[in-house]
Amino acid sequence: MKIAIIGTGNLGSSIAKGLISNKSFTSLYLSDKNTAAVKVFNEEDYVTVTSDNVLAVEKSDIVIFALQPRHIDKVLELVKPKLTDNHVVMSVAAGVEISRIERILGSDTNIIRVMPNTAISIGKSMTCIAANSKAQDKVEMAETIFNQLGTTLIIPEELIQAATVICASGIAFWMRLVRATTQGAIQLGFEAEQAHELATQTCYGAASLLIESGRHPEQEIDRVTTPSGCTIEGLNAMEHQGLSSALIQGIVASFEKINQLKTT
Ligand SMILES: NC(=O)C1=CN([C@@H]2O[C@H](COP(=O)(O)OP(=O)(O)OC[C@H]3O[C@@H](n4cnc5c(N)ncnc54)[C@H](O)[C@@H]3O)[C@@H](O)[C@H]2O)C=CC1
Ligand SMILES: O=C(O)[C@@H]1CCC=N1
Repeated sequence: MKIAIIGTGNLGSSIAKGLISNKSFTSLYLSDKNTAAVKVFNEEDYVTVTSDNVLAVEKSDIVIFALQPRHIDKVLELVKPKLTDNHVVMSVAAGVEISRIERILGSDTNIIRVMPNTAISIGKSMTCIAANSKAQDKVEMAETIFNQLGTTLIIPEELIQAATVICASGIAFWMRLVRATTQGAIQLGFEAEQAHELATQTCYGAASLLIESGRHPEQEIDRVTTPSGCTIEGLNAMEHQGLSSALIQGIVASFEKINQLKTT
């Protein structure tokens, strides 16, 4: 597969790292107006770092646009003359609907909206995928690429905004929970480094328990909460402060914001 990534900032470079560590391409063009962050990848086999977006498109079959929503339209306009029927255009731009891309490139272009998260750099992304009518037969290929970089779910486009909040912004939400746990551990007497390890490993264990057992979180909570014990005391104190409610409200606020971005 000949892949190009246009825009190699936080997300584009994370996708590049994931692809490079899996060697899941025949050639990879990384194009950005500022290549400093990805220059190091030039040393990898079959990887070219460039500032020439048009060249990257000409040399590739799959073009992943990892640009901010305010920049994507003009880059699509720029590369449009070089796009052929064989190209598959993938966009990770949050809030940018397929119809907006179709208005620029035409509905006879293969367009796939992909919503990964930054854990793609270590092959652990939760990636949601939705395609336009033209690209329905390319979905499997997108799934194959992103399954090497984590887990994928094919969803209708109407759910991509929600998936962005839960999976992409979700990385930040979980980080904040881990950080708060670390601060709690420091207050209880651990050194910062130890506190960080305790928090991250416990978080990893909790997620792994759910993934590997398939059990519901409340079943796992029941196994930890000794009657009259310290866990239920802590959980109830957190809920009195609105822990679940704060999380749900944050998710809804994030969703409202992304729906505003869609219209701008
Ligand atoms: N950061 C994240 O966790 C996630 C981001 N997204 C979406 O991915 C997109 C990119 O986000 P980030 O990587 O965080 O942004 P970023 O700002 O870090 O990266 C964008 C890159 O595009 C480059 N760029 C701008 N104009 C260009 C042009 N004309 N030609 C070539 N390169 C150009 C910039 O130099 C920059 O390196 C956004 O649309 C965002 O909504 C989606 C999921 C997760
Ligand atoms: O915060 C944002 O708007 C982008 C989309 C999801 C993650 N980063």
